[in-house]
Amino acid sequence: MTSDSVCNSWNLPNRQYSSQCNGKEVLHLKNKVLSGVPSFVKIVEVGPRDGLQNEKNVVPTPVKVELIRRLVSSGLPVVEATSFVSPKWVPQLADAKDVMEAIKDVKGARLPVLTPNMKGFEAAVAAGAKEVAVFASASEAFSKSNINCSIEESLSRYRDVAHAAKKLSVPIRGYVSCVVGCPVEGPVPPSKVAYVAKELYDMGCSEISLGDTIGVGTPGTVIPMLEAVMAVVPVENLAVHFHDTYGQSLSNILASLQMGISTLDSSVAGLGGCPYAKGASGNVATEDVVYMLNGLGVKTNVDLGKLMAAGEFISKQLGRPSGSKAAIALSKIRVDASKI
Ligand SMILES: CC(C)(COP(=O)([O-])OP(=O)([O-])OC[C@H]1O[C@@H](n2cnc3c(N)ncnc32)[C@H](O)[C@@H]1OP(=O)([O-])[O-])[C@@H](O)C(=O)NCCC(=O)NCCSC(=O)C[C@@](C)(O)CC(=O)[O-]
Repeated sequence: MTSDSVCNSWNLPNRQYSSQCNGKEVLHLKNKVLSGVPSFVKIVEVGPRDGLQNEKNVVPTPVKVELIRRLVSSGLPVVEATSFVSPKWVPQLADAKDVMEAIKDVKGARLPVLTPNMKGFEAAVAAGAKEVAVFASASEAFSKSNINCSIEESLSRYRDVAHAAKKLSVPIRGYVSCVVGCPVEGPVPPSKVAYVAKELYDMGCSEISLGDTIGVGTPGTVIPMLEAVMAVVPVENLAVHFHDTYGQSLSNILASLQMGISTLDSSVAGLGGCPYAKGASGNVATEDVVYMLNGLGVKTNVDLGKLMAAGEFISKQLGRPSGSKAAIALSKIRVDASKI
């Protein structure tokens, strides 16, 4: 099979599907099933932060910087650059200040950073961060193991951060971790997720990212969770963040899109995992997300070829194959990704 025929038969569904499957009825059904799916999706690339934070061997700062540059040049609108957390807790990101210094001249994307408290916020702003994110949990046990405080204590800290951010007109994102399950507590009730999401929204977080930190969700659990959150936070202020431990991320993303979510977090080459969530695998791979969105005819402005090159770069540096199925498949059959 030539690369052209691969593109034509697999990746241009609007054109091929209708002619191969006898047109109108199929298109009608497709439009019905996909009616809620937005026409444009914003991808928040979390590879340089969530992706690398779990790496045992310290990734040299210039490699992190080169990764960020490549991701930005692929057209990704938001690239989470690093974390201003305690270096004792996450040694991999101890070079946050140096990373920020080295990407000062990067234009064309927003480059937010994680801040767990006022100390992190002040350091981030001093290092030139223009946007920050705070991260709470819907599970008490995970909150304790990840940030060493209760959910309420974390919300109180984040109110201070949100207040300071507002004063400086720094946009702030709020994460909720363990939105489906917790490594210690097990299933997490949707009402708990909705509570934390609303608290973050009310304190001024303009975007709330709902994280299935350990990747246990299926559409069967994700849909009720989203329903509960969407009752208290507008859907346009929500993002979803899936780890792919059980291979459910793309189905969860499709369900989320059908419910009107238009911001997706993902990580190039499927890098990732949380140091405080044992057994959790990487985030859904950005290449796989872009491949699916291209197939659905949803715009992202991301150049899949450049994105794949960024994924190849970091996988080579880490000395292991990419965690993106699309990237592996496309590189094997040498499809020109710019045509997809
Ligand atoms: C929150 C703390 C700091 C509490 O940690 P603590 O030990 O309770 O903090 P503390 O206030 O007692 O301070 C202890 C030491 O840390 C220092 N410190 C205190 N704050 C900072 C700071 N901001 N930057 C640099 N240093 C800091 C502080 O100065 C002190 O230094 P010492 O006096 O011992 O030399 C710690 O638990 C921490 O840094 N946790 C971060 C863990 C983390 O990054 N986890 C992964 C990210 S979250 C995630 O992965 C989920 C998400 C977002 O991706 C979504 C999903 O997947 O679901």
